[in-house]
Parts: sequence; C-alpha cells; structure tokens
Amino acid sequence: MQVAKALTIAGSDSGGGAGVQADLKTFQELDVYGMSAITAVTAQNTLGVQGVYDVSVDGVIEQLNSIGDDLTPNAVKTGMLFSEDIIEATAICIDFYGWKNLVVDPVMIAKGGAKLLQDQAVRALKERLLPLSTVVTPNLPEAEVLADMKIDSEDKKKEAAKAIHGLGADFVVIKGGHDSSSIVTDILYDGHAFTTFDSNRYETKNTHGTGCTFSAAITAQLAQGKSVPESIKLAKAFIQAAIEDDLHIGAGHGPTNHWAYEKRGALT
Ligand SMILES: Nc1ncnc2c1ncn2[C@@H]1O[C@H](COP(=O)(O)OP(=O)(O)OP(=O)(O)O)[C@@H](O)[C@H]1O
Ligand SMILES: Cc1ncc(CO)c(N)n1
Repeated sequence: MQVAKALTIAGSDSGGGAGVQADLKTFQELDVYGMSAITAVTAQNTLGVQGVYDVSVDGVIEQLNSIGDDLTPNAVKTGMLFSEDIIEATAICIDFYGWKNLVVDPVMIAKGGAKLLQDQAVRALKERLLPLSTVVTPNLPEAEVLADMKIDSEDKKKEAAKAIHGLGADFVVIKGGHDSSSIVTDILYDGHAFTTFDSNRYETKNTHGTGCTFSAAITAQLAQGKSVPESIKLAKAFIQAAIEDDLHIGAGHGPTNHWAYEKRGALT
C-alpha cells in the first residue's frame, strides 16, 4: 500500500486542540501518514496559554534532518514557528531537501492573546518562508501584518491578498473566521483571479485550533496530489464539520471535532 506522507513543523498544544496535535489528527482522518518537527512546547488548555518553551534551533534542525534523511514528505505545513532563528533554520532545511507543497499557516497570536511568534520574526516569515510556499493561510489580523495595511472592506481584503502574493506565495487564502458576518468567506488568490469559499457561520465558542486544522487539511490533500483549489474546498468542508459537530471539551474555547468529517461521510 502506497501512503502519502505529510509533515507538520509547529508547536505542541498540551490541550490537544491546536498545533501539532490538531495537525496529526487531521492528517490521520484524511488518510495521510503524519510526521512532526516540534518548534515549541506550549502549556495550554481551552482557557488559554499558560507557558511557552521554544525548542533549540539545533533541536529543530535535527528533527528535520531525521525526517529528510529517511522520510520524504509529499507535503509540508508550518504552524507556530516562534522565533526568527527557527524560521531561518526551517527555510534552510525545506530548501535543502527540496520539499514541495508547502503550506504556511502564519500563526502569530493564540485566540486568548498569547504571542506565538515574536515581533522581530515577522520579517523572516515574509522574506524567508513565503517565497518557498505553495499556499499561505492568514486570518484577518495576520493578513494585516503580512500586507502591512488595515483591512476594513472586501476591496482591502483583495488588495492585501495581492500584496501577500507579491511576497512569493503561489496561492493566498485569507480566512474569514474573524469577520462578524453570518456567512464565513475565505478568499483564494492565485495571482490572477479570486475564488471565494463560503459557509454558514456556526455560533460556538469551540473554535480552538480552527486555523491549524484547516491548513492541515489543505496539506493532507496536497500530499495526495490534489490541486490547491480542490484542497481548499475539501479543507473548508472538513473544518465546517469539525466546528458544527463540536465536542464540548474543557471550560473555555474547546477544540473542534476532528472525527466529524469522516463520520458525516460514513452516514451519507
Ligand atoms: N464560526 C465559524 N463557522 C464556520 N466556519 C468557521 C468559523 N470560524 C472559522 N471558520 C472557518 O475555519 C477556518 C479557520 O478560520 P479562522 O479565521 O478561525 O482561523 P484562525 O484564526 O487562524 O484560527 P486559530 O488561530 O484558532 O487556529 C476557515 O476556513 C474559516 O472559514
Ligand atoms: C501550539 C499552537 N499553535 C497554534 C495555535 C493557534 O491556534 C495555538 N493556539 N497553539
């Protein structure tokens, strides 16, 4: 049996809803063999982030070398990268091993406000990682930082997508989770045209790890040879199911349900 392999380079969430844990659960649900290189360990639950401990740059490089020397991934995603040095090391390794199908989720701040990327690391993200990326998936506040502009209209969102595309990503998806409208719209820009992906907003506080899960689903699809638009369509259906069928775990912002998409498929 030939199985596609995907790698996540990201932080660990002890609460299991975001970060490496969300990525591996998503890969597994989408029939992709999951691998991980951990950049930081967070002490985290549904109430917030209690601590952040970054892994040494040597530790990150050694994990990537272990994978690169034996287990070539068909697609790679990055999540929480924390520091300029970790971004630099990640970019060098991705380039060295020639890994393709890179999805960059430019994680900056956790929903509760904790910093998951140092301010001085934004430049490295823009200059070192985005030029290697197939897809970059900012939420609205991240798109504002990457494009260096305020986004307060649909036209501004499109202008920001163009600016981020100009940083070197092949495809830009600006996610709509932070909007307040009843329809959640993610927009995709491929350098020529825009495509929109709409869904009904589901009112819930259990949205911890939505961005990680969405970008991991895109990565799993790319690993299996799907096109970027096809991968985003599936990822949107995957996250919609995971949000709507919420698990009610923990007293704060609970995780999404990584089983839900498969379960729906089994029922239809
Ligand atoms: N309430 C909701 N109902 C339906 N879809 C949603 C909702 N919130 C987010 N989404 C979808 O989830 C995906 C992630 O979007 P979001 O903007 O929440 O990412 P994020 O802020 O990076 O997430 P996080 O930082 O919590 O991991 C997108 O595809 C978005 O459309
Ligand atoms: C480790 C980690 N990565 C990403 C996020 C963003 O959801 C988070 N809260 N924690």
